[in-house]
Amino acid sequence: MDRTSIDIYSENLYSMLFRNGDVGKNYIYEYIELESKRRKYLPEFGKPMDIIQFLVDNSNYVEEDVAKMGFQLQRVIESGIMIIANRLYSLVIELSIRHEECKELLEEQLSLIEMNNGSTHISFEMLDEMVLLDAFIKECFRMSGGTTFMLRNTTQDVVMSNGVTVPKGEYVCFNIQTHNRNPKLFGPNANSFDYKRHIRLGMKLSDASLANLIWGAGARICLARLYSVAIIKLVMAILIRNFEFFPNYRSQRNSKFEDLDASHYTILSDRNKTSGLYAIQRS
Ligand code: HEM
Repeated sequence: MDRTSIDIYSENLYSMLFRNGDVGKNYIYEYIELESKRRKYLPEFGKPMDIIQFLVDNSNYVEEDVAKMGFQLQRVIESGIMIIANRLYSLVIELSIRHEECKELLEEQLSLIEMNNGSTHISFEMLDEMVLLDAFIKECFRMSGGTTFMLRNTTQDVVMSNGVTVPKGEYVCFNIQTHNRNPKLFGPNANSFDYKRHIRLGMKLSDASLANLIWGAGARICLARLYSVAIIKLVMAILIRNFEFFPNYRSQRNSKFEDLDASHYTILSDRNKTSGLYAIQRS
């Protein structure tokens, strides 16, 4: 097996680039092989919750073919990046329609620049100081969840507290849209966009609790949540500092509302013929 390969289906590509000095040596397979073996000897409570452990727990290929595991790792990372891109797109739509909030977010960024003696550099620690941005992103996520979330397949009959039995082998999922509009959790204005509620509640985007299930919960919670929070806040801060966004939608004729499992994002983007957003660079 060619361990310098980037992908099992194009084994020679990476080797060729490596020979030409265009890329460095690929250490990922050695790392996966070593780590997956090491994890076998760790006690259950000592196993880290990370992507390697996720692959070890879920892959048929452990030790059998480390390159296939590498390929799966690549797929997990690619899917994760696609989720982030998708979320960022929705957040930019929110920026384009929420100009009042956007002004407050810009002021927060400007005051951070001022505190940093005019430097526009964003350090990792500074992300923690972006309290309004954190709350804004969290509120957008709260309002956007679909009705199908955390899909599970039952491995045995499950009797629910109301007496209903879910038979073995059935698929069940969680309706996060309803959950996120529960007044018991979010107060009487649970249906409205009020991003400062999270500041009042002292809750952060990265928290995992009943009031923030965006990352899932329990043993299967998102492994990349801290990474995702950092990337999303960093990109949003750069966008807010540099651009003002405006929507450019035209209503789609003959569309039937009932046809769609719509969140407010789908209403704005998919249900309308969009000629895109436009951005104006700040001076
Ligand atoms: C805004 C971005 C993201 C959101 C909202 C998100 C959300 C979630 C949610 C809700 C789950 C739990 C699913 C369930 O219980 O059925 C999950 C699991 C997972 N996420 Fe993310 N995720 C994000 C980004 C990422 C990224 C960037 C990666 C990888 C680079 C990633 C890797 C994973 C993995 C491997 C799991 C499965 C964990 C397990 O089953 O043990 N996620 N994510």
